Amino acid sequence: MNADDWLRTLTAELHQRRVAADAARHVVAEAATHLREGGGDPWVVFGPPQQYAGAVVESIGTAPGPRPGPVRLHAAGITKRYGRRTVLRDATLTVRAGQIAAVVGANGCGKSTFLRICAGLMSPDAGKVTVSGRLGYCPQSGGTADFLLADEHFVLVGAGQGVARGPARRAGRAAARQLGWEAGGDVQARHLSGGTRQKLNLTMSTLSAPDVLLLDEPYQGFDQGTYVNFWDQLSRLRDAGTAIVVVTHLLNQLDRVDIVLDLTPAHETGWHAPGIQGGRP
Ligand SMILES: Nc1ncnc2c1ncn2[C@@H]1O[C@H](COP(=O)(O)OP(=O)(O)OP(=O)(O)O)[C@@H](O)[C@H]1O
Repeated sequence: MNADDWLRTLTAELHQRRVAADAARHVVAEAATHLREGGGDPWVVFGPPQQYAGAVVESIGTAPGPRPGPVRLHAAGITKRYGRRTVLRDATLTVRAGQIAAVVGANGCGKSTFLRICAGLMSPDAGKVTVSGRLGYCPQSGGTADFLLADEHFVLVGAGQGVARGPARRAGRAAARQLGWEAGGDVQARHLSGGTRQKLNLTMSTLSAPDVLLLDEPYQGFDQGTYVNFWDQLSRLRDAGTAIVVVTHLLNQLDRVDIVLDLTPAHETGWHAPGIQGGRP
């Protein structure tokens, strides 16, 4: 990890620990100056960025986070069978405004199926999903139209919300920029890289300012910088009151979420999944 990566990770860690934005900027700028002037490996000078962020929190404290709001998504007792095989059994999840829930579990345990049911794209065999407010959904892949430009995707999403072409384009480009992508080019979606197509997918799912945002491993193909931007964007959306459900395999990010739903069947884990565990305090 070079100095830039170390500083980027420190920034993300401070944000995640809810250090006030001004104070975090100040801490990162100080560390950058120190490294620039004094040289040296940041891991030797400051230690791991996570540990340094922890020390910062101990000395200056954190900004009070917004309280979770009303329930936005309630999936109760979801059971789903494909033929004779039961993929989901009695899965339950409640997510409030201002919370991030991670859906985790082994390959094939039904994470995408659960999300599609939450999105209303598939019916469960038992159980019920209640969504309060506007819904955004980002599938694991697909979702873009090969022959359209990014701007044309934004205009289409805008049209569905009654937003005029110009504002829709501007909103799309601004959201894409948060992922480090300048989206206004004249490249059709089929010619975008896999990671960039996923940025387009993700951008479209957030464009309607959804109250509930469902993301099915949306970061596939993202480079490290975009990946950090992605989790920062989720934190911002959460702080703005969005209820977020994200399917993820990356357990190292679980301390960035409020709720964990593990869909691994109980006989494979030795404990009674699905369960909801508190992640972030
Ligand atoms: N339409 C379908 N018909 C029959 N079986 C299906 C269908 N869709 C998914 N499955 C099967 O159901 C199981 C759960 O699939 P799902 O994609 O929901 O799992 P997942 O946890 O998201 O997997 P991964 O971690 O690999 O993305 C898998 O064994 C899959 O093969």
